[in-house]
Amino acid sequence: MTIDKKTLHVALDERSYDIIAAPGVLSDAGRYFLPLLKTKRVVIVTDSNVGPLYLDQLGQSLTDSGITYDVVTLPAGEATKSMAHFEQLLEDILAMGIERGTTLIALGGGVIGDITGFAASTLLRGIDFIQVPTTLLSQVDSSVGGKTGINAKAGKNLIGAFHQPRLVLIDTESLNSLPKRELLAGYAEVVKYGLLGDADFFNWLEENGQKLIDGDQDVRREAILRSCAAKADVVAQDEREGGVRALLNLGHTFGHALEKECGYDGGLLHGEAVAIGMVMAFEYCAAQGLCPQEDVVRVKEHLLSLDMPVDLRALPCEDWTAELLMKHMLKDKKVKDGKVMFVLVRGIGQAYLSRDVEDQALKEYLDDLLVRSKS
Ligand SMILES: NC(=O)c1ccc[n+]([C@@H]2O[C@H](COP(=O)([O-])OP(=O)(O)OC[C@H]3O[C@@H](n4cnc5c(N)ncnc54)[C@H](O)[C@@H]3O)[C@@H](O)[C@H]2O)c1
Ligand SMILES: O=C(O)C(=O)C[C@@H](O)[C@H](O)[C@H](O)COP(=O)(O)O
Ligand SMILES: [Zn+2]
Repeated sequence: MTIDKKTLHVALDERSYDIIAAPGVLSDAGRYFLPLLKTKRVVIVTDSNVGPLYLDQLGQSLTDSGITYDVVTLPAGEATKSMAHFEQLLEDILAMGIERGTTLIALGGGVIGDITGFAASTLLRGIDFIQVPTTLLSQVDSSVGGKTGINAKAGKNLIGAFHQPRLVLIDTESLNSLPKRELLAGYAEVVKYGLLGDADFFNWLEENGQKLIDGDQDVRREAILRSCAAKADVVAQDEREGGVRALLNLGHTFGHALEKECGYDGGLLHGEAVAIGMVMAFEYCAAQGLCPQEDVVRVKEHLLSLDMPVDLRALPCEDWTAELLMKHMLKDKKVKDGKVMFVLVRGIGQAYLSRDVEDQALKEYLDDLLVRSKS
């Protein structure tokens, strides 16, 4: 399947919005924003890496459309998704004298999108925001779907709100300045769509993944549009994760536990944790006879061919144990009556949800993994 249009739609009744993905659209941002704004005043939230690269371009296009703006710049990195930074962000934006008609613009990766969206959900009891994602991860995943939030001491994304953006504007050219490690981390979420429900997409990625990483603009755009289309479809069916949306968590129950264990200081990126977590989900399922071993091999070989982490040898923290990871998993938002909701697989493209993972079976798998990781 080739997607050649540049606009997708997320169908959510009065909360519906477009996703526009094309090279160079940042220079036209003002024109895209204007019909959506309640007042011609916005606040741009960005980070210390992205601001110097893209603020001038975005600012110029807003000015050309008669839109005035203020800017808040946060430190780059996952540690910014914290209560302290969130509080400061709210205070800084309020000090600018916003109104209910003011729109926040999230210019950056998933960290900026998540914290800005959460700020928009709470300021003056809720104002609009627009996503301008600049990492591969944020262009294929975090900018779409309205999950916003920050991390807590107890774990990843435990404080937040569902708050949909008014528009997702993706300039595919912004990936040209993204460091390779960040590109690969984002690629994990691309692979996720293939693994959870679209085996053809995974086949396509096996052929085209290297080209995407090497900078092929057509391949990048197609991967972004196919990923966004997959996510938009799931979100339209289940905005608040009552059911099918939880499939987008493939690899995340393990991944978030690893992130919590390693800390949010950049040692282990979210996408890296997801890559390892997806391999763990496949390995666990194969160990239980639920999924063919050949599929585990294919997944690992594809990730390894691109130099992505696939096992816990890559972890920047060494003191993890099965018990610790299982304790972190119990903090997941989908836990019910003490049972963790897992995304399991019958094979590539065939994910399903289950609370029937026995503690003993999981512990045996993790203990075995620990031994393999230290050997
Ligand atoms: N809300 C959701 O649905 C959802 C989905 C997936 C992930 N997430 C969250 O997203 C976060 C990860 O997002 P991320 O991977 O984008 O990380 P990030 O926002 O930290 O960005 C990664 C790094 O790249 C830099 N950067 C961003 N764009 C750049 C560009 N164009 N050129 C050069 N440098 C650039 C940033 O400054 C940062 O240092 C995690 O907190 C994760 O939990 C949320
Ligand atoms: O949009 C979703 O739904 C996802 O699960 C996308 C994930 O890639 C993302 O990391 C999300 O933030 C995880 O959500 P959480 O509810 O498990 O915190
Ligand atoms: Zn994710």
